[in-house]
Amino acid sequence: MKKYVNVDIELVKSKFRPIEKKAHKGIQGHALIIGGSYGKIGSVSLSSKACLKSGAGLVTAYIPKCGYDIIQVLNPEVMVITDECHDYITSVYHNLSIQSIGIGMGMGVHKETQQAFLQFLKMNDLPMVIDADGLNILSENKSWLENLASKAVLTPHRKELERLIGNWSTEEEMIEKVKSFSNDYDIVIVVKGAPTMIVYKTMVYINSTGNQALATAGSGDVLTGIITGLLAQGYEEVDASILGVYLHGLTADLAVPETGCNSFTASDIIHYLGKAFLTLEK
Ligand SMILES: NC(=O)C1=CN([C@@H]2O[C@H](COP(=O)(O)OP(=O)(O)OC[C@H]3O[C@@H](n4cnc5c(N)ncnc54)[C@H](O)[C@@H]3O)[C@@H](O)[C@H]2O)[C@@H](O)CC1
Ligand SMILES: Nc1ncnc2c1ncn2[C@@H]1O[C@H](COP(=O)(O)OP(=O)(O)O)[C@@H](O)[C@H]1O
Ligand SMILES: [Mg+2]
Repeated sequence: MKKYVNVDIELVKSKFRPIEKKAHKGIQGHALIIGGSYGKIGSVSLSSKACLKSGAGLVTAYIPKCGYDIIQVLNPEVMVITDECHDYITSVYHNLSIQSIGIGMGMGVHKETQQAFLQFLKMNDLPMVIDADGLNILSENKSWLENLASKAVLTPHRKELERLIGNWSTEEEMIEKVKSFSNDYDIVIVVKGAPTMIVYKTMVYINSTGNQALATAGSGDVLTGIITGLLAQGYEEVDASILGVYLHGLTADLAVPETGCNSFTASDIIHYLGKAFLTLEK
């Protein structure tokens, strides 16, 4: 058996399902994006927009009150529920019928947010992506990992990964540690970087798209939105991660001849998503 699987166009095409002619927004899935805090509402704006632009039928953002006007104005297609608290999240109760959740972007690690996150983990076993401060809270409270839903997708960059699993001396050692981590908790790990890899138990998928233009604020927040949007449409967790990481990277490959690396922003990832999806339909 090959050691690592290369995530190329053929693999991604084999997993991609074009939207059906008779689809409606109810079939395309409802995703919930939870995150944000005072000064970091942009992360949720990027994530929820990317989620919609990946094909989710409906997207709701759960944010602290300070972000209400911001999200409504920036993303009129996104619905909004606000926490009791103005500046940060203190609970994540809702009565929506949803198919997937993305949580953690810009959320902060306030004590009350940490408790809300723990309650959230105990009450949810839907397909979900955990990013940024969701990962940082888990790193501070490792016993909470036991509460993760089966096949939850964790999307750490290298620093967040180190906080979760400790450091490593070689790339091989890191991959072995991530495989054990995935196996111990039955979770999917998207190790972000150049290249990004997707690890589930013994399987390691190495992405083939993307470039240094992606080294820009909010780039990971957009990736979480994309994967959450694919999960809402019923893609299985590993497939959603493979597809999401590939398309995210492809936006930068398609954009750079036009934008250059320096001027590429996370909003450009969202802008080029349509062109990236089109390459799968050829
Ligand atoms: N507009 C917004 O509202 C934004 C909000 N953001 C939020 O801000 C919070 C903090 O996120 P950060 O990621 O900056 O904070 P972290 O403290 O988790 O990570 C930053 C550190 O990690 C290092 N790092 C990042 N990627 C690395 C890699 N591939 N290899 C090695 N080291 C790496 C950086 O050099 C830096 O030292 C998160 O909640 C995030 O979602 C950011 O996404 C930026 C945009
Ligand atoms: N040099 C690079 N080459 C390819 N991809 C990169 C590079 N730098 C960053 N990325 C990608 O950009 C994203 C950065 O995510 P993250 O660090 O979480 O950003 P943020 O928290 O600001 O949203 C990841 O998907 C990562 O793989
Ligand atoms: Mg991030």
